[in-house]
Amino acid sequence: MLKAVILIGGPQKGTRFRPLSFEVPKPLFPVAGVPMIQHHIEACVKVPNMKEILLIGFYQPNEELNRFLSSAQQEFRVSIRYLQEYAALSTGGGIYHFRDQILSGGPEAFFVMNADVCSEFPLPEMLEFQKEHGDGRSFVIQGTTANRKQSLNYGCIVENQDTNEVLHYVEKPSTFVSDIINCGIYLFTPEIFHHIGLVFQKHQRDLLLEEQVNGWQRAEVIRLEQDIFTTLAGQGKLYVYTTNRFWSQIKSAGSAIYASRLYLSQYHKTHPERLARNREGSPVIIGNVYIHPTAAIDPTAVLGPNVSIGKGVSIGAGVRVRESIILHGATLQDHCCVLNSIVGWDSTIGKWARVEGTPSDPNPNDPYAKIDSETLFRDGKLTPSITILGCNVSIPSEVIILNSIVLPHKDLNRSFKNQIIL
Ligand SMILES: Nc1nc2c(ncn2[C@@H]2O[C@H](COP(=O)(O)OP(=O)(O)O[C@H]3O[C@H](CO)[C@@H](O)[C@H](O)[C@@H]3O)[C@@H](O)[C@H]2O)c(=O)[nH]1
Repeated sequence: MLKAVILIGGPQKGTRFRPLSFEVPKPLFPVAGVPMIQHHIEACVKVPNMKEILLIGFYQPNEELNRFLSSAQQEFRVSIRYLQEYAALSTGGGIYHFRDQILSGGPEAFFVMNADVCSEFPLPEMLEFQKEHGDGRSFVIQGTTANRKQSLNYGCIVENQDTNEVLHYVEKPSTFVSDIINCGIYLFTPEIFHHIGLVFQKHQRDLLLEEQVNGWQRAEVIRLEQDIFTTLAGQGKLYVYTTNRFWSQIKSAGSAIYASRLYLSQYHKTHPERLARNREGSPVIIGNVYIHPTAAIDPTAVLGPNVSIGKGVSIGAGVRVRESIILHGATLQDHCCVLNSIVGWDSTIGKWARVEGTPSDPNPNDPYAKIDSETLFRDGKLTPSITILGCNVSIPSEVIILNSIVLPHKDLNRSFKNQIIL
């Protein structure tokens, strides 16, 4: 049997996702209409023999997470549990700490996935690849090709091109190493814990020499990338399965809109029922659009492409929405226009107002370009990016909000351009 682990991190993570991550843990932020990690779960439950999915992170369990877990359990009829780390133990420390839970029931292999990636999750292909490489029980990293410049933001993999063995692994190198990058999706056998255990023991020995206080905790912080993959490379145990199917990181809010676009187009194959269609008496739909069944939308509104409308959203006459995510409870009054933006929970946009951002999509002329999860400021100035309205923001009628980030609960009274409104 098989299991899967999703590394969901914790509240100190996801800083580039603010102010949206103030309201909901980033792994539950809706992408193409469903929580980010539901896409991982949907891919896992399609794998035959998948017995359990474990979310590992250091969030305090809260109502939102519990609600998600129980509704996912019911919907997918597989055990889905949250295991909370007592502190941030990093990508290898968390799975090591909970190794007994992962190994209970005797899985022959298990997937580990970063929560903040969007992917087609070619999990059956990874299982097949594992059988055909090494001794059939090797560890597999999903890789993809990036351009030279962007590869430096990821784990970089040098492979033996004949055998696909990982010969060399460098996490976020400062100079070019390889254009094959780590997608943050792995297939391990229980033997991985032997290798993590060796690092744990080494950390303990090092700490004894240093006579540090709180050593137990420090020894348990283990990074899969720097501590494990770097050492395993070249030992005939670690292989890379390179895919050219869609994949992207979800770090910034801008990348959530891009990820939504990728998943919405995948819905044609996986969930056609989630895509809105043009019907008489319904709004005009252009391209791929998700509309929650409880949203109330005037038939004269025009939506799409790449729009996701959340629960209980209300959209008035003549409204235009493109390349945006509208979160639950928001109200878009008549004739307002929302482009390249995320509109927060329960926010209101007044009549004839225009809320617009600048997309940060990957360069369409470069087949290997990834989205740049850029920092907020460059040369002391806010970089033009998508506009984000935090929750419960109110935008008056007839104003323009351009390339701005509005923190929650703000009541604006005029137009703003390229600003963070605190
Ligand atoms: N449980 C747990 N999860 C964690 C912790 N720290 C990070 N994570 C989770 O682990 C994943 C990786 O997060 P980061 O440590 O921020 O790494 P990164 O910059 O995203 O880079 C990683 O992913 C890239 C692909 O997206 C890889 O290219 C890179 O090599 C690396 O694995 C995220 O899903 C994050 O939530 C932790 O202490 N505990």
